[in-house]
Amino acid sequence: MYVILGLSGAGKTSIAFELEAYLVSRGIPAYGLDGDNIRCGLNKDLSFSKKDREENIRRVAEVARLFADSGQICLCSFVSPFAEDRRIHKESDLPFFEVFVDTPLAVCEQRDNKGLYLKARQGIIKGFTGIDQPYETPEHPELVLKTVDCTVEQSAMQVLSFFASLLCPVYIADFFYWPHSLFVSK
Ligand SMILES: Nc1ncnc2c1ncn2[C@@H]1O[C@H](COP(=O)(O)OS(=O)(=O)O)[C@@H](OP(=O)(O)O)[C@H]1O
Ligand SMILES: Nc1ncnc2c1ncn2[C@@H]1O[C@H](COP(=O)(O)OP(=O)(O)O)[C@@H](O)[C@H]1O
Repeated sequence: MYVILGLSGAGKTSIAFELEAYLVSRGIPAYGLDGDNIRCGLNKDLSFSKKDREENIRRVAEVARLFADSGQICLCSFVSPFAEDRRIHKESDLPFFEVFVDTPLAVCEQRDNKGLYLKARQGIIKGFTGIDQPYETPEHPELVLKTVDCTVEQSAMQVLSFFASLLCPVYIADFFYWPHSLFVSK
């Protein structure tokens, strides 16, 4: 299971979807769970209070466990701003990797794809991460991605390189260059 963390606008969704498409196109089952799809359905009863964010991450960890149990790589992309909540993933018995998308707040705010930062600055949205709620930076992520001056594809490739480093060397070339390659972990 990969947990992709960062501020709104950091690039989590773009990177996770790029990864999912890459893996699936090579015959490796993968699925992205994202704030955007989970909060529209399963977690649509949850707000962005500290308590509800904790419940959001708890449910996501349970769903991710089911995906992993079915043999899929689960790519969970969530803001998940509180270190305490992120422990849920770490304490599960699944292979787990934390990827921190380390995009500065100023850049996220400039991107503002959904117009949410503007609304948060205007006080229309309360409790927005990075504006009037804290973001606790992950302390020991397996991977840190800097997305400034870097394409989505390049960022996704950094995760794939990390992923490939966990595989037997004999399969690495196959994984990167041959479609529908076999996947064998160490
Ligand atoms: N108050 C507040 N704070 C942060 N984000 C907010 C908020 N309100 C709405 N949104 C939108 O919800 C997306 C984050 O949902 P998450 O489930 O990832 O959040 S959390 O993990 O429960 O903190 C996040 O999506 P991304 O932009 O993809 O990160 C926002 O679009
Ligand atoms: N290297 C990169 N990685 C990810 N996103 C990037 C990168 N460079 C620019 N972007 C852009 O930043 C925006 C990030 O939006 P999104 O993926 O929705 O972020 P998040 O899911 O963290 O809110 C997209 O418009 C994306 O094209």
